[in-house]
Amino acid sequence: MRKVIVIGAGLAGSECAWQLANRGIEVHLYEMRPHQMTPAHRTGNFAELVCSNTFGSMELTSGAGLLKEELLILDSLIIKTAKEFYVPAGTALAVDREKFSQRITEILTHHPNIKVFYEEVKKVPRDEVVVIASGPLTSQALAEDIKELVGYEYLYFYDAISPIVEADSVDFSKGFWGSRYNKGGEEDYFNCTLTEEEYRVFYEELLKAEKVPLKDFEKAVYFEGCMPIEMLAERGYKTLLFGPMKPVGLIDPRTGKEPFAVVQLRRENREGTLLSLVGFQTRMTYSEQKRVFRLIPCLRNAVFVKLGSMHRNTFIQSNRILTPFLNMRKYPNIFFAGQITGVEGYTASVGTGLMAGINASRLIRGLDLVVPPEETMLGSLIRYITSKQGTLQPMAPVMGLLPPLDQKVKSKEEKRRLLAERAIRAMKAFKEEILKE
Ligand SMILES: Cc1cc2nc3c(=O)[nH]c(=O)nc-3n(C[C@H](O)[C@H](O)[C@H](O)COP(=O)(O)OP(=O)(O)OC[C@H]3O[C@@H](n4cnc5c(N)ncnc54)[C@H](O)[C@@H]3O)c2cc1C
Repeated sequence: MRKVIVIGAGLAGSECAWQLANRGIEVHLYEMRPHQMTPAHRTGNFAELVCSNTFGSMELTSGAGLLKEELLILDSLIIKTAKEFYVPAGTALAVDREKFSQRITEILTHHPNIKVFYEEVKKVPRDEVVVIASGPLTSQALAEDIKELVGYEYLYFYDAISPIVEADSVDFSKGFWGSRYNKGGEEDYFNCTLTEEEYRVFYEELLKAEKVPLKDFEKAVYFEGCMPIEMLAERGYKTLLFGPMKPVGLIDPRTGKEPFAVVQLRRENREGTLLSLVGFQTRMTYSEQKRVFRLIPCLRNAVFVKLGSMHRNTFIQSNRILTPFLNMRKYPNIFFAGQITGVEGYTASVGTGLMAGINASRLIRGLDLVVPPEETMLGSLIRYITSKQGTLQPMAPVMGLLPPLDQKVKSKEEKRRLLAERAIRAMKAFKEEILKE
């Protein structure tokens, strides 16, 4: 029996260790807490929930809800246990965080195939089967080594997320498609135009909007390229017009002139169902973002699948480094799982932990590695992080990642229901397939 080293007993590492151990693989699980704490964890328990005590919606028609259902089909320890320690929270899966993580710790420390080592890993063994699940707050020494492993330029320490909207909700009559100076495809960017008066109102509200304060461990020196838009705005009335809102090289075919200001939207997925606001990373609170961004005429009725944020977050450019099986292209024996892969949130971290566990066990048993079908939320999220073009910013499980249905469906609710049903069928078939081996 060959062993797998799992680094980090957080949400991803705990799920991964259990999936491996239940497949008869010996697991060496390394956790640095409680000897060395992260800036967010409070206990030495495994799978500690660092902030909110909810795994998000349980509704099948939401991305997080669908993902949870898929993870239950794949026999997820974390989601099963979360359901055991459920506390009422409407449609969300909230848990008693103490009891939940104590129970996970008990199960893993008593598992006959798991040996726990309470120590910090400073170097990733290159010649063992390893799963790196050390999370967004990976210790500094390990982060240095990961930098060497993946290449200096592919490990990021902050995420600077711009909001993403559903393409269906954009008013395309209030702008035009086209790239700056016509360099690039005709439909690479949609340019939302603003008149001088619209820009002035937007600018003033942006300055007034409430912002999320930085936590001590998040105090950051931002690169010029990923500065929050409100910080740029604070530099002066015109700064944004020379930055993310600059109109130069963009001729509006409706007027034959450059608009006063633009906000560019770019496709987030191949199908073009999701569009991101280019260069609009922000620390405004979520409710303020909706209010202020809806002042942009083409976004008046925008449905935001993701709002902007800026956090301390250690994550790799999985799209450059990993295969869809979550192992490295360069070192197939080294897997990554959890938030460090560029997924976002508790449930998505569990999902990648689960798949890294299944695949590390398959590697040891000489089986082909697998990824769930793209019709599933887990499959489409993993494909997104491992194949996105350009820079990867963390992605949560959202319905817009799923490939469109074959038929046209008008009602949004009905569309989501059909997408969820299709995903569940595909995940059940996938499970049957991998159980045969
Ligand atoms: C401050 C903060 C708040 C967040 N709040 C939420 C939220 O409310 N809801 C949500 O869905 N997501 C939240 N997230 C995002 C994310 O989903 C969680 O951080 C989640 O815990 C990620 O799971 P993980 O397994 O990848 O990492 P973690 O759960 O952090 O697990 C990583 C583990 O690795 C250990 N470790 C690190 N370095 C080493 C080392 N060198 N050797 C050994 N062990 C090591 C850590 O101690 C930790 O136990 C938050 C993130 C942060 C940073």
